[in-house]
Amino acid sequence: MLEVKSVTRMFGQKAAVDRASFRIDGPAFVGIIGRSGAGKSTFLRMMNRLVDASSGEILVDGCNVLALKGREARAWQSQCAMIFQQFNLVPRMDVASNVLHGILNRRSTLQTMFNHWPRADILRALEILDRLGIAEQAPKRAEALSGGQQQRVAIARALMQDPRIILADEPIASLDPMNAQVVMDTLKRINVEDGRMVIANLHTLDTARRYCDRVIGMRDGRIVFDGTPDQLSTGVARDIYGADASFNESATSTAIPADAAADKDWAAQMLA
Ligand SMILES: Nc1ncnc2c1ncn2[C@@H]1O[C@H](COP(=O)(O)OP(=O)(O)OP(=O)(O)O)[C@@H](O)[C@H]1O
Repeated sequence: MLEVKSVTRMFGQKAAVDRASFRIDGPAFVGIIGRSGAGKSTFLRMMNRLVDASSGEILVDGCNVLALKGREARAWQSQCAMIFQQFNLVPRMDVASNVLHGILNRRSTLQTMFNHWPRADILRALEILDRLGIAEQAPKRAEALSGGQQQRVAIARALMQDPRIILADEPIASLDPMNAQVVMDTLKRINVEDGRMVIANLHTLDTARRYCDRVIGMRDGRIVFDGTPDQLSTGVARDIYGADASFNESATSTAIPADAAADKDWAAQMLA
C-alpha cells in the first residue's frame, strides 16, 4: 500500500532525510523514533506535502504522491490528515467548529464566511466527538479544554476528513502521562477499528513499544532500524539515539506512576 523509495530532503548541504526507504503493506500503527533533529518531522511533512522532497518517491497504491500538483496534491493532503504536538486548533473557536474545519477545503468561501455548515456535517462532527468521549465539550471554546482533550479535538478534526492515513507529529509530547495515554489509546482505536494507518513520531521508547506494530528508528536523517517492538532492545535503542553505555531508557519514558495508574479509570471519566 505505502512504499517509500529513497526519499531525501536537503536543507543546504545537510540531508534532513537521507535516502529513506521502507514499505508498509497493511493499515499498521507505525512509530518513528529518534533523537531531536533526526529527521522525523521533515519526513512526515514530506508525506503530507507540507515540505517538498529533494528526491525519491512515496508510492501509495502505485501513485507517487510526491509528484502530485494542485488539486490532486490537495486531495492527497486530505487523505493523510496530520496532527501536531501543539494541537493547532483555533483557540477562541468552539470545539465543534474546530472539528468542522477539517473539511474547510471542501467548502465555498461564501459558506465559510457565513459559517454555514450543512446539518449532515454538523451531525457527523458531533458523532466523532461522541466517539472520542468529548461530545459534551462541543460548545466550549477549544482553549478552555485540557491538553488531552484538545488533542482529541485535533484527532476528531482529522477524522472529519475521513483520511486513509493519520500522521501524528509528536502527538503526546506536550501532555502529562495520563493524558498521553488517553490520546495514544484513541489513536490505537482508530487504527484497529477503522483500519486507518497511523504513522506517529514518538519521543519515548515505551510508547513505541506499547502501541506500535512496527518501529522505524532514524538517526541523522537515515533509517537505522526497522522492525517490531520486540526487536527494539536497549542496545538497538542506544544505537538509534546515539547514546553511550550510560543510556538510560527511563529518561525517555512516559510511564504512569503506579498510584496514578490506579486512578486511571476515574481520570478517564473526568477527562471525557
Ligand atoms: N526549514 C528548515 N531549514 C533548515 N533546516 C531545517 C529545516 N527544517 C528542519 N531542518 C533541519 O533538518 C534536520 C531534521 O529536523 P527535523 O525537525 O525533521 O527533526 P526531528 O527528528 O523531527 O526533530 P524534533 O524531534 O526536534 O522535531 C535538523 O537538523 C533541522 O535543523
